[in-house]
Amino acid sequence: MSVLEIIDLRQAYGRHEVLQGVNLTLRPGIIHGLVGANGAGKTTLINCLYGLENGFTGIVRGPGGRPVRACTGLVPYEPFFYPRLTGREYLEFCVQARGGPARDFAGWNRVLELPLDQYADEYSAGMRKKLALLAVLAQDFAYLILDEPFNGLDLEANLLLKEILRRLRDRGTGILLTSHILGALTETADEISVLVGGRVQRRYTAAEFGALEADLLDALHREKLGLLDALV
Ligand SMILES: Nc1ncnc2c1ncn2[C@@H]1O[C@H](COP(=O)(O)OP(=O)(O)OP(=O)(O)O)[C@@H](O)[C@H]1O
Repeated sequence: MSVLEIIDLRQAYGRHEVLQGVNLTLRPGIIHGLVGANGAGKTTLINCLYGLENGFTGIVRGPGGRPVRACTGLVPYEPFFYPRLTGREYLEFCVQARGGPARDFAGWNRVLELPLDQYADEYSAGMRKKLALLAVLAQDFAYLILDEPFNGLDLEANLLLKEILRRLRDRGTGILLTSHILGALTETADEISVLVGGRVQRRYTAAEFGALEADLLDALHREKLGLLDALV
C-alpha cells in the first residue's frame, strides 16, 4: 500500500494528554491540510509522525510499512541551521545525511533566489523557510510534511509555493500541510482535518470548505465575540 497511516496516535507530556487517539491517512497525489488552535498538537503530531518524539503510542507507518522518514521530506515550523554553514553547504548536508545522490539546486534556486554562499544562520526568517523548502523540493520525496510553510514567506513566494504544491500534488506527491492561513489551505488542500481536544474532530472535503469557514465563524461568535463586547 502506498498510503501513509496514523492509527490511534497518543502522546502525553507528563499529565498533559496532547494527542488522544489521532487517525489520519495521507495518500499519493492528495494535499491534506491540518488545522487546529495554538497548542492543539499539530507540531506534536508531525514530530511523532517523523520519529522526532519518543514515548507515543499507536501506529505510524509509511508506504509498504516502511518508516515514514524513508520516503518523506519535512519542513519544520522553525528549521534548524548549524552556525557557519552556508546555504549551499546546508543543502549538501541535507542530501548527504540521507545518503542520496548529489542534487543540482541551481534550477530550484533560480525560482527561490537565495544567496546560497551566505551563512544560513544569518538569513532572514523568510529566507530560512525558503532554504528548508529548497532542501526538500530538490530531493524528490514521495511525501512532504510542511509545518506552516507559508509563514514568513513574502507575497511572491507565497503564490509560488501554492503553485509548487499543486504541481507536486498533480504528479503524485502526498502532502501534509499545516497553516493558520485559511485561504492558503482552502486554495491548495484537497481535504482538511481539524484537530480539537487531541483528536481529529472533523474532516472536510474540498466541497465542504465553505462549511469549515462557517463552523469556525460560528464557534467564534458563540465563544469569543461576547467576551470581546465587554472589552472594546
Ligand atoms: N516538549 C514538550 N514538553 C511539554 N509540553 C509540550 C512539549 N511540546 C509541546 N508541548 C505542549 O503540547 C501542546 C501542543 O503543542 P504543539 O506545538 O504540538 O501545538 P500546535 O498545534 O503545533 O500549536 P501552534 O499552532 O501554536 O504551533 C501544547 O500545550 C504545548 O505546550
